[in-house]
Amino acid sequence: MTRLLEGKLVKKDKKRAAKLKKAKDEAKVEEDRNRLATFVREALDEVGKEDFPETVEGKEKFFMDQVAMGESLFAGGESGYQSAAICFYKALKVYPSPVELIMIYQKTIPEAVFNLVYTMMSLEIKKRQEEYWEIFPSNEMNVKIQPVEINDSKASDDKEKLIRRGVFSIKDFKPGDVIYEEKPIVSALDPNLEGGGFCGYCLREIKEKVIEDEDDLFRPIYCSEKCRSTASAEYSTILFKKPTTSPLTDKESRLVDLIKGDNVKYPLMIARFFARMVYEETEKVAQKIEEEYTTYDHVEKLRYLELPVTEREQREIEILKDLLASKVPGIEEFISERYMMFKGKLEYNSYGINTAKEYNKSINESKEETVRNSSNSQITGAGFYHVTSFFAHSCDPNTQISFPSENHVLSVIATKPIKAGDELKLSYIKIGDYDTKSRREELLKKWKFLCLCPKCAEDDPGEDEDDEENWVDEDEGSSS
Ligand SMILES: C[S@@+](CC[C@H](N)C(=O)[O-])C[C@H]1O[C@@H](n2cnc3c(N)ncnc32)[C@H](O)[C@@H]1O
Repeated sequence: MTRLLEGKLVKKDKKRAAKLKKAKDEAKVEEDRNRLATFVREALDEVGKEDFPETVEGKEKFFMDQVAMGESLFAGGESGYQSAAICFYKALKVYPSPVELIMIYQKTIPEAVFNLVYTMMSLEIKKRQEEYWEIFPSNEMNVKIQPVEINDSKASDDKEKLIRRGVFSIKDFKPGDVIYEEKPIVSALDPNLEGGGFCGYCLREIKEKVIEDEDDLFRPIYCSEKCRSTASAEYSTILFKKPTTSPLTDKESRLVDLIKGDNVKYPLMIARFFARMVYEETEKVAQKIEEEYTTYDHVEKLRYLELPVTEREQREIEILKDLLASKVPGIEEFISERYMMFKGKLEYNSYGINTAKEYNKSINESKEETVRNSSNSQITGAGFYHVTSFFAHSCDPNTQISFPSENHVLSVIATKPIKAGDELKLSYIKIGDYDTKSRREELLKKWKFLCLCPKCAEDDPGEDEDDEENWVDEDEGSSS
């Protein structure tokens, strides 16, 4: 009996000791984690204050010095690992292709030092992503973009909760007020309208004087000299201008044939989008623009539906690669890797635009709803917008989009009283007298989500908001 009792006590002691050890180990892990976080934060602050060389020679020398110093520091043993990591991190800041250098580091420096450099780099990227939402959208847009938790009862813990981003007003508005106006990142006419009655840049209907661009193989027409020169700078010189030095017309014509032959505007929008990014980068260098974020940073943050790569897309990718590789060295890989992502984002987040005067007149007279869909038969073209891309849908929306200047400039108009802090929503589909089931079916078919706006929730409570297929959320890091 006593032996049994002793045995039980020993077992209890052992359990207690194991528990104590586990708690100590966990505290040590936590302490190490905190120490690492403090080191990384302080190191990033220190590096952030430093002025880095700007000339090529200066950068080369700085790079060599930092790498040499890092190597001698880690060679001295563990006590030099943190200082070594800072040197390698600084070297990374001036190296032209940091991702390549990280791969070299992984093979050449001690694992513990590499992990420190890697953590610093990851934290900096995260910080940069968060800071983006402080400066975008700019104050005059009257809105903020904020995360909204999707009410998903299937998610078992907090980490699995889905986040979408929504647009929130920062001011009060009354019905009829214009909340903001914005120009698209890119827009395109329906290809069968190109060169016939509508401006190739701003999509305005042209009734009188037309400006042609003989050098552009796509043969667009423009409503003004300004539209012609902007289109030329932003994308058409890169994509379609007849080159004076080498006759590359074959490559350009293949893209024109693809777009006009199949009457599809998305390859053109994507081509313009790639060209626009090249233009932005070139401008940044030429004008010494300090702007930290580019359109690419912005688009990265949008969610999209992953599309299957069919023969059509393969053809689009090949044609675009073939054309742009001759003009922008090194762009081929970028196009191969990102084309489907851009296609998914552009198709999913664009808006249909109708600039035909007759159409706008009838809309104003009948007060017909404007919808988000960019592929119905009544549109002149489509546009992809910075802020408006983030709007969520509601079957009882508080805003509406319109194109009051009868061109691609989009206005967001309040249709209900709005208070600062309210989420702004518009309708992706025509609501009319359709019942909840039909509205949900249409949204599910076209947009792949089950609507849980208050109007739907009221009619049919108890549904999960998340019923989406193939979603890719960039910030969750699960994209291509
Ligand atoms: C065109 S995207 C809009 C951009 C998106 N809010 C983001 O975070 O990038 C549409 C997606 O927003 C979410 N969404 C918008 N309106 C919704 C609604 N009424 N009910 C549920 N989800 C909605 C869904 O995830 C949908 O697939």
